[in-house]
Amino acid sequence: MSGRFSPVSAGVRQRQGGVDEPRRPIASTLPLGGQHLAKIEDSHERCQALGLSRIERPDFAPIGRSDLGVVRERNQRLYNHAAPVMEMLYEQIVNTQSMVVLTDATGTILHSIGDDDFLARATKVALSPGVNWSEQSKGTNAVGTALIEETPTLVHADEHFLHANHFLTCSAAPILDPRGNILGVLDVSGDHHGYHQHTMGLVKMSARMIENHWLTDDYRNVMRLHFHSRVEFIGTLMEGILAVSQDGKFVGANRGALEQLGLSGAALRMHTLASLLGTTVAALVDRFRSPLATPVQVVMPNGRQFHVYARFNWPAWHSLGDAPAGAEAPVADGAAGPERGAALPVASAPAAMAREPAVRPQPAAGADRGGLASLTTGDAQVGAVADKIRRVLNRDIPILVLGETGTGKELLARAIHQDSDRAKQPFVAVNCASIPDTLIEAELFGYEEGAFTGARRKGATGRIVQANGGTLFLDEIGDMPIGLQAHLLRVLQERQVTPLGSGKPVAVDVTLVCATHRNLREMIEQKTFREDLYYRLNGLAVRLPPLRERSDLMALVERILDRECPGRRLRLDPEVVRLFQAYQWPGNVRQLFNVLRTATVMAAGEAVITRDHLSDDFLEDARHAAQARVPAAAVAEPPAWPGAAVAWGAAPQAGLPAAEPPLPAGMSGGSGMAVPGWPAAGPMPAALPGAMGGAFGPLSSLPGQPVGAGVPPVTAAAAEALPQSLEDVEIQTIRQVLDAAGGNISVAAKRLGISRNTICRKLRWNGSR
Ligand SMILES: Nc1ncnc2c1ncn2[C@@H]1O[C@H](COP(=O)(O)OP(=O)(O)OP(=O)(O)O)[C@@H](O)[C@H]1O
Repeated sequence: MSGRFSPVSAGVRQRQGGVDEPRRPIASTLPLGGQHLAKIEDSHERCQALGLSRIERPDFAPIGRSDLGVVRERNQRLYNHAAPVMEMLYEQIVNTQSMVVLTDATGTILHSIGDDDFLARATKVALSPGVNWSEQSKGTNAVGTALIEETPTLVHADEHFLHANHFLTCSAAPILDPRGNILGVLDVSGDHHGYHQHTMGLVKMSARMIENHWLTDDYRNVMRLHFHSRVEFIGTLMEGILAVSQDGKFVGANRGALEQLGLSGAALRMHTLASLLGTTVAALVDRFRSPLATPVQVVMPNGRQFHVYARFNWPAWHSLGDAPAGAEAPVADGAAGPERGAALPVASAPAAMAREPAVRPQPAAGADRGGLASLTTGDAQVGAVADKIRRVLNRDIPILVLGETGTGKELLARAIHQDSDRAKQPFVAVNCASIPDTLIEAELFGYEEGAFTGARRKGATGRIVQANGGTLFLDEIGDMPIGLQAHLLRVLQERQVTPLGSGKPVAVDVTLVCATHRNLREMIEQKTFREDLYYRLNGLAVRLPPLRERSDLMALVERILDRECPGRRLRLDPEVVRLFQAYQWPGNVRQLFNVLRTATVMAAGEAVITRDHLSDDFLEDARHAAQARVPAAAVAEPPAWPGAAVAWGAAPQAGLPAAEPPLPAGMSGGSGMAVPGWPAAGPMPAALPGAMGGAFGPLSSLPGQPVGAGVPPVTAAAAEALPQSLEDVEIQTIRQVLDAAGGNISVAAKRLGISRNTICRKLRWNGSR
């Protein structure tokens, strides 16, 4: 036990029964169990092994604003789900000298809200956006240790490895996606004198809430089973949610599901609906196609009973049902239990559930099945990408997808899998950028029991083996640490994986799809990406165009609205159409998706989305973009839209507000940094679009039916009226070069012959432009 934490934190260790009166560590005054102490001990050992100093002030400097912008953009979806929950959580702890913190999967703080006086103290130890709180960087702390242990973690007072952090008490819970990947960490940190045992419970519930939102969002096109052993718990935070594919396999689950079923994610994947719950997709479709259906009781082979309510997209799934419309079919087709035969309803479904599934217009053939057809909405470049891919499908040719962030690279990878012969096998996505360098090797290749301290001690199957027989999607492959690239190459060439700490290779058969927003050729020149790996990954390289280059903006809008609000037939106000067409969409389809999602919520009960339904943040960004746009020559004369609703020149510039109130420059958390698309201090909207503004891209034409019928784009006269100062031109140039460099500031700086700092300064990332 020497050098271990228990029973007192190292650094405050004292002599028992000696001359000195033992100084009781603050943390030991709390009734924390043995498991807790073991976790802290393990963490302290890791910190000692890393050679961290308890007393020296660590590096509290945040990453640069532009890098923070990139990190935040990458985690925009996490933020969108987490922000409202953070607000709610904060309401529970307000005036308790605490703050709520959200980090990404590497422990970098994305966002924080808290009591002003505590924020000032927290800023001293840099609990503010852009600062990394991984264990390697800040020693034992709730965020960093939760990331390693992958479990909710409390670190109280002198349990923190660094003396500088002893004034804190922190409760953190990792946020997992439905496949068990860590998305980030939610944390409440406060003065240790204000410790309250309920805080951890609140944090855990809040993390669960974020996970459930995420799961529902991820699996809106598959069947979701909401279940609990007590029917009144369906629709609450305690419910289990299982995502089921059309062939009855489990493709995702929330924590509540795994806990109730007593299964790990891997064990769940071995089951089917029939083997676990004794029912079939067809029976559930028949049962729950009626909006008035009530939960049904099912029995597991081990005798446990659950109440289940199924939600699915009716038009896409109706063909899977067995019974003719209107017929009431039995839910189970083979299991013993009360559901067999009839008399199944137990209680009424929660009201929100009873409203679903809504009937909506039948989508175009194949469009809603998620395959390549679902991605082609009229743009020639996207169409060409899909055609190329179809030619190499099932030919064991690795596909490299290039494109800016948010252009739909992962969606394309999923579509490739869906259209391939491997569609019924696993699709495993690994985001190389979101896993800490130190963990990526274990994550990819797996490890044997006892291979190293930390993480799951029992060993774990690597993601490559999990993808066996199916498709492995390596997202952000350009972020793969160079040291690991040779290992990956070897695995791909030899088609076998040897888990860490094991001598036994495992044969694997995977189809590989990789994606990156980086310029891999430049990385090869800079010796940060291996050329041999590049050629191994690049059987076919395709580039997804940024949204500003696409000609199908309105068709995409229509597709998204249709998906988000089935049957609602929402239209865009002409002013909004103009604004959308004039905007450059730096966050691409992801940003469009987020803007529309916010707007549909804001426009609840209305048929037309107007400017008032768009967030101030987006309008502000659009206004900046309009001010920085390209010269009038680039603005085309309008095409003749059928049934034009707005006369040329009748609307304000590009449909933009004359003067939106500027965003406050300071970030919450007192960091003084602001990244457009992320909030400054103050209440948050439910969802925010991302990223910075920019010059207009080419104006799009409108194939097919427009959502907002007949609206012309910006007039040349309106464009000429805008100021074009030297500074504007300079900033446009920087933005264009930065775009061309895939957002990589170092590469852009090299091309422009200026420093990275100059780029950041000129772009004034703090939202003043
Ligand atoms: N064709 C599309 N139709 C509807 N929504 C889309 C489309 N393409 C992308 N999206 C939306 O944009 C979001 C981002 O897509 P995706 O994650 O595939 O992009 P990405 O290029 O992989 O992003 P990153 O580079 O940040 O990983 C998706 O969640 C989806 O909501």
